[in-house]
Amino acid sequence: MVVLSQPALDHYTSIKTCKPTSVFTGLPVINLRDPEAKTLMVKACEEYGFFKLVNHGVPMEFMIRLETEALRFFNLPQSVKDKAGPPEPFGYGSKRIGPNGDVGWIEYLLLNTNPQVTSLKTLTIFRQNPEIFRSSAVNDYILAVKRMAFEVLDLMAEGLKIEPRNALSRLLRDEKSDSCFRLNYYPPCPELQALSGRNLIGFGEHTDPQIISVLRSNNTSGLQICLRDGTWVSVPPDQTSFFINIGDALQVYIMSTVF
Ligand SMILES: C=C1C[C@]23C[C@@]1(O)CC[C@H]2[C@@]12CC[C@H](O)[C@@](C)(C(=O)O1)[C@H]2[C@@H]3C(=O)O
Ligand SMILES: O=C(O)CCC(=O)C(=O)O
Repeated sequence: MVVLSQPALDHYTSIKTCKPTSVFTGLPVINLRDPEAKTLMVKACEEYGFFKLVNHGVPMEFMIRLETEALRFFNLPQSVKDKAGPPEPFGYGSKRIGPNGDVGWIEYLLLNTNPQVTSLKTLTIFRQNPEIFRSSAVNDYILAVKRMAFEVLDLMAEGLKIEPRNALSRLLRDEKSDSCFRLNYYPPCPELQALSGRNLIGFGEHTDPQIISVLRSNNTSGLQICLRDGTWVSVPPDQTSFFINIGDALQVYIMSTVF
């Protein structure tokens, strides 16, 4: 058993633990090829701002390859990973999330999805970890997920009667789009879990500012969403599907059309 010294524990006091939550069984599941998809998406967005997408067309092979390469990256020695950080805003980050002082039990890579937009940090990652990029795992995955996101955004625009039909997807297609790709890794923390009896919070409570976020995870639970009544519920993991989360920008639009 590893007993952590008090200074080591103090270091983590800013990382909060997580209360047990109930599993959400009412999550809308939408088939991208369903002729009713656009109507179902709008309904899901109004009710939950969140839905699971199946039959999405992103090859499972791309998802598995990305996961393998990502694990390879996060298992590199800390000193190697640190060369690709801290994020400014792109690059490798550990525990500190974003510019507002948020912390969590998380490591991540934040990249721009536009290959034209590169930062010094991104170039360092390319140089230090050629495996993750040489295999084209990241680029293949980003491209396939973007194609799927174009379809989702076109359907949402149709469902919301926004004209022209590509009004939302063209924001993502724009070569100056600030869309980003985030690879989150939640390292195990058995000693701290044993001490607190709870799981540590990885990526704490937040909303995403964008139009939509496309989430995918491995088969591990941990993702939670907040329902309209303020209750946090746990989303059962599904490694074959994507979860679509409505960002602040689209939520404001949807809410303005409802009320
Ligand atoms: C804690 C934070 C990280 C974040 C900015 C924020 O204050 C709240 C939203 C977070 C998020 C989630 C989606 C994207 O990954 C991201 C880049 C974004 O635009 O909003 C991150 C932000 C970040 O990592 O800086
Ligand atoms: O890693 C996750 O499952 C959630 C991450 C998240 O909420 C985000 O990146 O905005």
